[in-house]
Amino acid sequence: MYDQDDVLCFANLAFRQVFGLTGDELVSWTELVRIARSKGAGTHVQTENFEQWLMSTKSRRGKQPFRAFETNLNDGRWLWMTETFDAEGWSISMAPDISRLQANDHRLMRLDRDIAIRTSTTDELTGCMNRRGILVELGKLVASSQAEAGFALALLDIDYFKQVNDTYGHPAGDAVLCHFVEHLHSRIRSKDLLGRYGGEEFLVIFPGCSNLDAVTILETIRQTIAPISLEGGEVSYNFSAGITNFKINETVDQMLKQADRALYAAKQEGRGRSCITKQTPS
Ligand SMILES: Nc1nc2c(ncn2[C@@H]2O[C@H](COP(=O)(O)OP(=O)(O)OP(=O)(O)O)[C@@H](O)[C@H]2O)c(=O)[nH]1
Repeated sequence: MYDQDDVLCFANLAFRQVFGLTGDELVSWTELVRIARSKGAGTHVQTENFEQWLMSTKSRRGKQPFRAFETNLNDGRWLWMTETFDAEGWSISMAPDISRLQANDHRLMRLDRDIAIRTSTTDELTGCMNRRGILVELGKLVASSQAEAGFALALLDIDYFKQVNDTYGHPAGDAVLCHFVEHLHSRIRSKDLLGRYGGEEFLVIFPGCSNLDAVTILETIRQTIAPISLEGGEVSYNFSAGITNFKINETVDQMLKQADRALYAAKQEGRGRSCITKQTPS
């Protein structure tokens, strides 16, 4: 069982052994995965960039009230893992050992399918959701009753990004994009959703937030972006944002247009700021 901050507050001995915990440590989910990895225990993770995989997986965690999937461990065993989250963010995971139940071929096929689904919604460079992934999430929210509780949508665009590419090269530009995503993930709440909309543009969905709440969160994010060290020097960067709020009967396209208009206003007004959409017809 994990609390609302995703810190383990109870785990039986079998669970602890699977993840390489030795005592009664009450670690966060992220620390748990790191500990397991360092001991060659826990879930088998196939990735060249473990930290990015971890950030990406963490950003998806808890977004659905219930999830069930087969997962293989580094020691060759298979678990049937379920995750149940309540509205406050507390969760319970159950993971019976199913190693002896079915042939491995089927499992591997299903694992391949899960990996393919995840890959199709993940941005390869930064590890956050890609355009398809974030638009699916936005569509779900617009269509669901949760939308009635309200949410804000922000379209973020890194300012003068072309200059970074032109001055330091395209790989440096890529590093800035990854740096920005890491920073955003470290500052948004676990229920917020982040995806790369294209190029140097990102969408953030803030469930339960007004436009002004979103402005406040984004200003904190802006003020805490550290400069990034690149070959050739330290680079500081900033972003502009256009913010809109869901209105009943509004479509995804209408919301995106409103956010885009507000972003345009933020750029026109000098960049490095957030603008809230004006209620113009879309
Ligand atoms: N390194 C890198 N650059 C990218 C990527 N995708 C888009 N770009 C670059 O992003 C730049 C966007 O430039 P512009 O649209 O002119 O925007 P800008 O320079 O940020 O200017 P403003 O948005 O007006 O502040 C272009 O140079 C693209 O080549 C990427 O994946 N990696």
